[in-house]
Amino acid sequence: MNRTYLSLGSNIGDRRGHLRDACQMIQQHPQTIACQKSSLYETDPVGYLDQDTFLNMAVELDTTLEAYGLLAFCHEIEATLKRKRVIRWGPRSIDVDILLFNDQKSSEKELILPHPRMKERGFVILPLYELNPLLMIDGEPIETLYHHLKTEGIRKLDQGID
Ligand SMILES: Nc1ncnc2c1ncn2[C@@H]1O[C@H](COP(=O)(O)OP(=O)(O)OP(=O)(O)O)[C@@H](O)[C@H]1O
Ligand SMILES: Nc1nc2c(c(=O)[nH]1)N=C(CO)CN2
Repeated sequence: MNRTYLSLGSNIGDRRGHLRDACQMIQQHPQTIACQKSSLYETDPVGYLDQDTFLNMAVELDTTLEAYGLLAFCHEIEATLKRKRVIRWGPRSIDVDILLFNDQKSSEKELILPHPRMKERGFVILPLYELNPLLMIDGEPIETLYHHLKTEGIRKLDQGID
């Protein structure tokens, strides 16, 4: 069994609905053993700024899928929810990234683990810290990252996706 953490984001159309649909696909996957969801966070765009604000969340997933099977499933979710790749870091109906997969490290272009940009992204670290404040990322406690993050432009919402 594998423990993995995913980051989900949406900034087009019914953002909450897209996240809800993605979570439903994850929960209903036959190889999902357990799944915990973070709160929703409304976040200013990072990287490419001329786009709407995102809703972001993280998911802790126990699965019997292996890493590349999980990556293919993330792509399947994106395809089902009609994500179009137009601008790098640009608007998307849904983005599903693998943050951590057990303690696995990978530098293959198709799957870099831990996710290469996760440590500096508040929209990733805040929901992840909420799920597991004891996580280690590349030998570094998430607690340290969390306390050094700039958190302006990130707002935790009272209402989750359910
Ligand atoms: N940890 C990972 N999780 C998801 N995709 C990854 C990962 N590492 C590498 N990739 C590869 O990155 C490619 C581009 O992913 P994607 O289009 O979602 O990037 P992005 O979300 O726009 O940007 P970012 O990677 O900065 O979040 C995917 O086709 C995938 O194979
Ligand atoms: N706030 C926010 N900004 C982003 C996001 C995201 O999910 N949330 N995803 C990106 C590419 O993965 C680029 N920028």
